[in-house]
Amino acid sequence: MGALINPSILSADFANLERDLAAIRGADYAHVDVMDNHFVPNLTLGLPVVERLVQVSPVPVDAHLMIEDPDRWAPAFAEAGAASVTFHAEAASAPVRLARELRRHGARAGLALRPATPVEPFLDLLGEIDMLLVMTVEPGFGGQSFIEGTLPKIRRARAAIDASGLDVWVQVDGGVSRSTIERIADAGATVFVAGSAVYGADDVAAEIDVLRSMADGAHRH
Ligand SMILES: O=C(CO)[C@@H](O)[C@H](O)COP(=O)(O)O
Ligand SMILES: [Co+2]
Repeated sequence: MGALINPSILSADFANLERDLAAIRGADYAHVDVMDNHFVPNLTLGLPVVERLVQVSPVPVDAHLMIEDPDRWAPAFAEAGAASVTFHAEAASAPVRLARELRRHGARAGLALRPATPVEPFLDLLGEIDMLLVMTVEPGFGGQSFIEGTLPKIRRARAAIDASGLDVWVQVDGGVSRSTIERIADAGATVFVAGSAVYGADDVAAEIDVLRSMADGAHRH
């Protein structure tokens, strides 16, 4: 599978989300950051807005739920038509039950880890998920700088997934840009969320292509 580029609309213009979604029609998914001001110290948008974004987005929606009690709230995002729904391991009470419910609603199930959360306790759950999201900044805000110390975790996650033979995608989110994407791809990620790097570019469509080809061109060691 080639690299997937999922621009984060957290860096879009919230008064012009339909226009800014149209600008990323060449991307793979639209990454939508849902924050509740409890799991993270920021508040963005919720289910009613995501329902409409799913309807107008030219690409499937990748919902990243930075919320408490995802067991209660996440399934509704799958029912709303988000193609991928990712919840945080630190917040979920019953991650397997939740992942199964998301899949039952037809969504890909994603499990996210904060930068300081190790991957090893979750490796036994790989068969229950479609994607592992390794956060490469502390969740809550766009425009932060990439945490280099997360690279070994990406590498360990990739090695474990390869060893398992399962087709679990490794997504990275936070500080992805031209200056970091090759190292992240080299560590084994294949799905790249980029907010400020894409929406801050003069030519949004061209930036998506540049990031994708840099990731595809990076050598895995
Ligand atoms: O989930 C988050 C932040 O918590 C992200 O999806 C950000 O939106 C990424 O922004 P950049 O680091 O790419 O600017
Ligand atoms: Co995100």
